[in-house]
Amino acid sequence: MMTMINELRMTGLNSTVTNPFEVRLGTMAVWKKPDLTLPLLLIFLGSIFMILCLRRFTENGDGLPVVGRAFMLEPSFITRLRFAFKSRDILTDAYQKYNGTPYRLIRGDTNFVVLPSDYTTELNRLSQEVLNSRACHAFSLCGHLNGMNVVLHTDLHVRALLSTITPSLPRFTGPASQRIGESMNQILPQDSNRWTEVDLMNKFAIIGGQALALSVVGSPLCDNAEFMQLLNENTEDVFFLVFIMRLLPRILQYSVVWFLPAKWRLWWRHKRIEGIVATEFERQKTQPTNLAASDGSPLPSIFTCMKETKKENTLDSGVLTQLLTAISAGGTFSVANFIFAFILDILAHPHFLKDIREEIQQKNTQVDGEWNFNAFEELPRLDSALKETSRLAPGSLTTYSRVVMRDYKLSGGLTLRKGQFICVDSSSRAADDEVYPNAGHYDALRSYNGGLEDHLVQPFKGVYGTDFRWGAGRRACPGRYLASILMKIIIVKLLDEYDFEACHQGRKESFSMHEFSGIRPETKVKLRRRKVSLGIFGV
Ligand code: HEM
Repeated sequence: MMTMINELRMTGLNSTVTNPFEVRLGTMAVWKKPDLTLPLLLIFLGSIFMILCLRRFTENGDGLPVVGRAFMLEPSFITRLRFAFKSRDILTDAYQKYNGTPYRLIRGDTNFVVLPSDYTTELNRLSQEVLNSRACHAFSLCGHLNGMNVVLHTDLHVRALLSTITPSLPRFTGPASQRIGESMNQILPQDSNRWTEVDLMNKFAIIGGQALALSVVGSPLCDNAEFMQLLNENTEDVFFLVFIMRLLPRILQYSVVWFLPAKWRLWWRHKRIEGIVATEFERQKTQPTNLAASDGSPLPSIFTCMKETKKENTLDSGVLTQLLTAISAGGTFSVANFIFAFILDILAHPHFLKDIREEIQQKNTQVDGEWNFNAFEELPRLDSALKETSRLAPGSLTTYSRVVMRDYKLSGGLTLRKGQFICVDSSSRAADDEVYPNAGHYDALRSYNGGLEDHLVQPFKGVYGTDFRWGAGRRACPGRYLASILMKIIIVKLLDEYDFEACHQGRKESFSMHEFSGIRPETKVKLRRRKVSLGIFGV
């Protein structure tokens, strides 16, 4: 027995001995430092769990109903995935349940207080210092990964669009329609005897991108084929990163993004675009140029505004490049998606196509083929159809997205807290039968027949009350006038020069992911050049 105990003392194998007497002896005999790793780990995890619970219990201090999470302690990544793939259902259900009262939408990446649309009348009076739109767009578009964060540094583009580009739009009509015509001839099938299946999203992105480039980067950059291709490819990668990376927790995004070729392509392209922009800046210091409008005077662009704004000249060319690419990415994607949605809507309802073509024909006779800015603007049936597409196929399910920068108490009593995100569920509102009778039904002439006078004073390009196609308030889309006229020129030319045939019926082609919605890029449509057309060009 003593020999056994001595052996145990020496080897420390007491824990393997099964006789309790031997174990007691062994324990007394050898003091082994206890292993605290597991208890410490458990305490650590427990504390994190407690903090999480505490945060979850206190996050809803204002007592708003919570939407988007299945149960209080649901892990954020599950909530995030649910919102990514079920956003439309989540928002529709919540709209029906809480219509008229605010609720808290848990997206998994952050929480939004979703406000009923009539709150915006009061909120529109607040400045960017209280409600910030750009901080919210940068967050939702993963600006930290794809350069969209540049909008946090400057609002030069917003000022340039509203105060320089918009007033000059009548002078853009001629040059823009010339460019649109050229790119259509180059990239759309010209055969008038047979149908060709085409992936129109890609084509519209090129046509829309070419048209936008005139006012974003101006001449001669807009005619630089390499530069334009870089901008176009950039748009695809920017949005690819947004859609994919939003599925992951932010903490992982910073590292995982580098495993995606799209990130490397963006990085490399940015360097190349920056090189071209810097060279052009230098060149324009000595040789100012810009494409002349039909009246002979040079056209402004966001690029020239950058050059002329003394303060912004202190920004380095990297930031300026980022800004140009961010505007073209946002603008091109929205314009291409919208035109495609319009074509699919009109294809599914061909009797409206007849009405709109008739209107174009009449306008052509009236202006004697001289399509100036006003001619494109005075097409009330087309304008009404554009409103209907934007109602049923918005690019974003929610709009009026803002970050609260200072606590603000709404007149109804709810306090918006600093750091909170807010938005309006504009897509559910657009599908509400009480707001738009028979809302699920597409009626291209809804506005036209529903009160022509109101329709004429509140055209598609405008922001009115709680109609959210361009958002609302002082931070509504600053590119709306530009987008509206360019899309009208493109659509008028498309309807005049091409026939379309759907490959699918209905809206099977649309998708929604996160808060974004649109036409599936792979959707194909058959297209054939018309044998007889008016050949419309702006002047
Ligand atoms: C069919 C085309 C377009 C649609 C439907 C559209 C729609 C919108 C919407 C709904 C917003 C959010 C407004 C809000 O929250 O109140 C927005 C913001 C914005 N849009 Fe557009 N947009 C389009 C085209 C364009 C184009 C072509 C440009 C520029 C060239 C542009 C530039 C911007 C900018 C810079 C903002 C952010 C404004 C800010 O918060 O500072 N958009 N757009």
